[in-house]
Amino acid sequence: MSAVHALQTRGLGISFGAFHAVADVDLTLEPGARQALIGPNGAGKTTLINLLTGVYRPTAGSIRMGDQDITALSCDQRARLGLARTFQINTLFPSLTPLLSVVLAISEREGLAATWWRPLKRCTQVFDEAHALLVRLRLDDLANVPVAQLAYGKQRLLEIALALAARPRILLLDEPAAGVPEDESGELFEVIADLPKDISILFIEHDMNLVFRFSRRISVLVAGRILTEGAPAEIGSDPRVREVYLGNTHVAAHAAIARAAYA
Ligand SMILES: Nc1ncnc2c1ncn2[C@@H]1O[C@H](COP(=O)(O)OP(=O)(O)OP(=O)(O)O)[C@@H](O)[C@H]1O
Repeated sequence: MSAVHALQTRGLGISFGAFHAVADVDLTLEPGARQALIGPNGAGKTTLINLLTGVYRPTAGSIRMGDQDITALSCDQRARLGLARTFQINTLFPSLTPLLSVVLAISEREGLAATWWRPLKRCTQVFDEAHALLVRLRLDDLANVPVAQLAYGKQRLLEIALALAARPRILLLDEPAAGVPEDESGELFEVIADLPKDISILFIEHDMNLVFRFSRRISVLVAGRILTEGAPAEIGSDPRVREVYLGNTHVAAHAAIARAAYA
């Protein structure tokens, strides 16, 4: 029997008029993956995430989650199956605290959000779960600080906490470190890499230092198509990747680091 992948696309594509934004993509995410999706600006990375989450309907190909074909499912249906995402831009409520933000997200998952009356025990469970999530995301010290007062890196972590409140099996992160100062982005990715191994993660990231430090596999998208996929050391030393992406020295330097890390 063949192994069940967490997520798999076959021949996936979308065209806007005559423009093929994503074409013929075979992408596989294994259970527990820490996989980066890289590529030059406009390569189609966000469009691919939008196809995976159901924001866009493909004009070609299919998507499977585990052994289920999800190509025709809506965003909500995919979310209920355990597919969660974060966005490039901040989507938080600035006046809420992290604790209340996560409590609301958990309540939403449990269908409690519209209920004005709840047993005290159920409330306590929701607060306990929210607190545990904040601990995992290293936000527990800031649980009661309004979101607007948090450093931007912490806000991005909170967005991941909100995605995790849905208890996803697959987490798609669209540039989680976008706009985060360099001294905070390392911690952000440490937390991401340490998330439970039963969550498969695909992340878009432009910072090659973060990509080569924190991914176990890299998919390179160029002009809407997968150019190549592989372990960081393979990708860093692939001349085609060097040619189309970033320039020789930059990628080669990270390849050397990756080779050292995985030797
Ligand atoms: N709804 C749409 N209609 C028309 N063109 C679109 C649409 N969505 C995306 N595109 C085009 O598809 C191409 C890929 O865009 P996308 O945002 O997916 O690239 P990206 O790799 O995520 O880029 P970046 O790294 O800059 O975020 C771009 O040329 C974009 O203009």
